Amino acid sequence: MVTPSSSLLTLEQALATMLDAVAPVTVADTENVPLTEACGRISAESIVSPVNVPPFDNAAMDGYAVRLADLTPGALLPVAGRALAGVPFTGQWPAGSALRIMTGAPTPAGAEAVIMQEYAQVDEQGVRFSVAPAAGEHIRRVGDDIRQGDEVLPAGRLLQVAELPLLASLGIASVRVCRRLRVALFSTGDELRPIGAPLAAGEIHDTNRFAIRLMLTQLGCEVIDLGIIADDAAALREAFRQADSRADLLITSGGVSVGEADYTKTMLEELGQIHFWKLAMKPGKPFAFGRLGQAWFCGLPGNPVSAAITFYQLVQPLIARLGGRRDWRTPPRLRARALTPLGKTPGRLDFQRGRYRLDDAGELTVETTGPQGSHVFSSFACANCFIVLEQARGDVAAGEWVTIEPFNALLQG
Ligand SMILES: Nc1nc2c(c(=O)[nH]1)N[C@H]1C(S)=C(S)[C@@H](COP(=O)(O)OP(=O)(O)OC[C@H]3O[C@@H](n4cnc5c(N)ncnc54)[C@H](O)[C@@H]3O)O[C@H]1N2
Ligand code: MOO
Repeated sequence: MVTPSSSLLTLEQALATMLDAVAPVTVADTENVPLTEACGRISAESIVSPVNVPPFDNAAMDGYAVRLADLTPGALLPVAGRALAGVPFTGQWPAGSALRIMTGAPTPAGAEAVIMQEYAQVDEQGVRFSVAPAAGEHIRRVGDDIRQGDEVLPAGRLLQVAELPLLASLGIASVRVCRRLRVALFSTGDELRPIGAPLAAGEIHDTNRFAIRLMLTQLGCEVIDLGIIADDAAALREAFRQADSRADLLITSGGVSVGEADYTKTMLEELGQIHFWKLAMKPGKPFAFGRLGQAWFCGLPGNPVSAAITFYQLVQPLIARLGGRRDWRTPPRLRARALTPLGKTPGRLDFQRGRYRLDDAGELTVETTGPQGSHVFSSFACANCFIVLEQARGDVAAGEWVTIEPFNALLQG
């Protein structure tokens, strides 16, 4: 029997429900950290520039500082001195003369333009120019880029390689950030063994907990790893209790579908207000979201690709919101021409794994990375994007246009 797609929740509906339910939990608890330790943290307050950038008028080119009135056609101007970056000109600058100046050097009072040395002819008497500069040409004015008192970064911004050097250039050495989000995780399933442990018949390695842990670390979370919990009521209850008392969010994988040996679902129903959804996405149909006592809860499907993709599409934005980010943006989507046929059953939104590239003719193309089962991690590992195939769409022939979503820093970084 085919499940009618109308009974499934769309990804957008699920995400909107989750984001509406939660508020940031880290913003009231902030700390001041040195810039060198701030990468990946989230700004807790608006950051205002204590200085002007540039801090003084300075030359944008190597050449000569001039006053415009001195530039009569053919004029020969003696060179009255020179200014270097870090070594300003401090002498007298008589009318009717030019000053040698290098890029970054403070322009002396009265300078109205800098003429590039490529347009200067120099001899022992002085310098002649072959161009007539406009007022202000090649002078970078004080505060051109940033004025003292301007907001340079708002609260709620992820601080990374673009943001932190900006703060450093303003002489700022530390920054107030939100505390890290505390995220607990565990796996359930009697077949699971830790990474590297020998396997008996029917056993597999617990790859989901490892993958989730990696992604949480990438997202700057404090990870509370509770390990593999046996399908046993007492052990599960204790794991939920621990997570609820120590974490803002608990993530588990497995046991959210319809299996018989899963205590997880029963226990969750007893402990919190949890929604067990069937999502109209593939992979990633079974997904649970809700609240335990005080911690939020996300239950990912057990299949490894399903767990990774539901984490990416649903948990990643949830963590951004809980963690105080106001700059989170849904990864952008693009249109690309499929080079290979893609199998697709109508009914769910597919996140197939592919590789996109700009071909020699300047057209964006994408090809599948191979089998797309929700246990097939190998086709994920060599992908650089999702091929997002609409819910109602069927098979895609080679040459058709499709939507792609390039992986963001969580998978690429
Ligand atoms: N009769 C039905 N069966 C299934 C349905 C369904 O609708 N009706 N849905 C299928 C889909 S889709 C998925 S996805 C899975 C998800 O089920 P669970 O979340 O309950 O996960 P489990 O049954 O515990 O495990 C599924 C699969 O994943 C492996 N697994 C589990 N945890 C891990 C881990 N930490 N690391 C690596 N692999 C893990 C587990 O061994 C199973 O192979 O259900 C389908 N079934
Ligand atoms: O959601 Mo399941 O993820 O289709 O394998």
